[in-house]
Amino acid sequence: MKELIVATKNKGKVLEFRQMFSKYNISVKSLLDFEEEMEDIEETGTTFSENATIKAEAVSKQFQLPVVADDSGLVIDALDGAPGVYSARYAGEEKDDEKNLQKVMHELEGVPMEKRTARFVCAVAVARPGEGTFVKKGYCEGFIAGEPSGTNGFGYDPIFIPKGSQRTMAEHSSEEKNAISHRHHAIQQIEDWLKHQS
Ligand SMILES: O=P(O)(O)OP(=O)(O)OP(=O)(O)OC[C@H]1O[C@@H](n2cnc3c(O)ncnc32)[C@H](O)[C@@H]1O
Ligand SMILES: [Mg+2]
Repeated sequence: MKELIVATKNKGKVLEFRQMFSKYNISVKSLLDFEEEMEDIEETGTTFSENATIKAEAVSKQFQLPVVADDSGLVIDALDGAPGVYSARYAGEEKDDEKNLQKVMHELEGVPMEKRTARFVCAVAVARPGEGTFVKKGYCEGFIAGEPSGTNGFGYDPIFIPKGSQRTMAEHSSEEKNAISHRHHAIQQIEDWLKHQS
């Protein structure tokens, strides 16, 4: 079993990377395993790809190892793309999932279903010492629900209904989410590299 570092402090992401990398025989170490040694990495980019690159390269440089990072978020058409790259801090610096999704509910009050189109976006960056960085993006199209529902997943999952479904992402099992998510679609595109790691 090969071990890979995923440069994230988000427990929900760590779990999904563990679930999705297991089929490549790759075990995941995250920044939660190195909490004391890790400074917070400032996400100063203006795109998901830039922020994923910043996180992957910072940690790869520190450990001199290949590192995967994920920058992701929710893009809502009726809000001109917000919360977008600011998804984690939409309702404030404390990065509170519940406050973030309540703010979306508030902003979309009175907006009819057909205008509540949205997508989850995930950029996955792979930084390799001496060999440069590459980034791949994945998407999951859907709608913002009228009210939150479900307890699975994390973040905005209770208010996101994937296209073609009647349930929110938080009402999908982890297996179901991992078959359709933005993160799944991004990871699929780095599959060749993952296969060479294990
Ligand atoms: O930067 P790291 O340490 O990876 O952790 P983070 O939580 O700050 O992650 P991001 O900067 O990429 O911000 C992502 C935001 O989008 C939300 N998000 C990302 N993927 C999601 C998913 O699969 N389901 C629900 N919400 C998601 C997540 O809750 C955050 O608010
Ligand atoms: Mg972040």
